[in-house]
Amino acid sequence: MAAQINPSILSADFARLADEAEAVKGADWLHVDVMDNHFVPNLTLGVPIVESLSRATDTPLDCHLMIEDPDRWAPQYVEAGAGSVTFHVEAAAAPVRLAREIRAKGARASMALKPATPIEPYEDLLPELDMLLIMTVEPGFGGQAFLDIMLPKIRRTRELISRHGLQMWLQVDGGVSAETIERCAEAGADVFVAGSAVYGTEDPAATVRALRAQAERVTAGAAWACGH
Ligand SMILES: O=C(CO)[C@@H](O)[C@H](O)COP(=O)(O)O
Ligand SMILES: [Fe+2]
Repeated sequence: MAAQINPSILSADFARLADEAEAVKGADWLHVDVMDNHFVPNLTLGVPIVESLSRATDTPLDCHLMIEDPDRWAPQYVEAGAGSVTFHVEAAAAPVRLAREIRAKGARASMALKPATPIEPYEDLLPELDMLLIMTVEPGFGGQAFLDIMLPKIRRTRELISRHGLQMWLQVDGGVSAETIERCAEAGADVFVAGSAVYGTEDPAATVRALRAQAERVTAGAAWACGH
């Protein structure tokens, strides 16, 4: 069973984004954190930069929208070239309609949960999604410590996905590193976002390969591992 590693460019040099994408060649996706200074207390980048970045790299873009009114903006990120668009359920007015619109425009639809947001109320939405993102830090900044207390939520979400017989991916984001990735994989995650743990190293591409091998040693033996 493949594990996917998505380096977060939040920890990259924003003046050299094309080079920083090249520095993680071999990564499954490039994780692009879009923040609007309203949904989270930080401001990063928007549609024009995603458009340029999608032209500058062959690695598909996994856009994580930490913004208000994703119902209005998410479709524009698909048009800008994102292969996967994640909106926060706490911000979406109509998550089912939005997921369907993202898929209809040709991208993978994904929904994120902040640490205090439970999965259970959204069980019936799972078939509408290609991926669920469980935040393992409070969204807004890179380099924060992994929240261990999210592991039971990852486990419960994996159980729900299996119970519904879905092939969707389960992503974790925040504080993922060589120290924490195995715990996430054991709990049932199969897509791993890593910012500082990748870009903070001498050879980011080698770190991506090492993290993937580490996670795959766990996911290979998992009962839920049925392929991507
Ligand atoms: O969405 C976010 C933060 O809100 C993440 O994608 C971070 O960018 C991950 O950075 P690290 O915790 O891996 O340094
Ligand atoms: Fe993110």
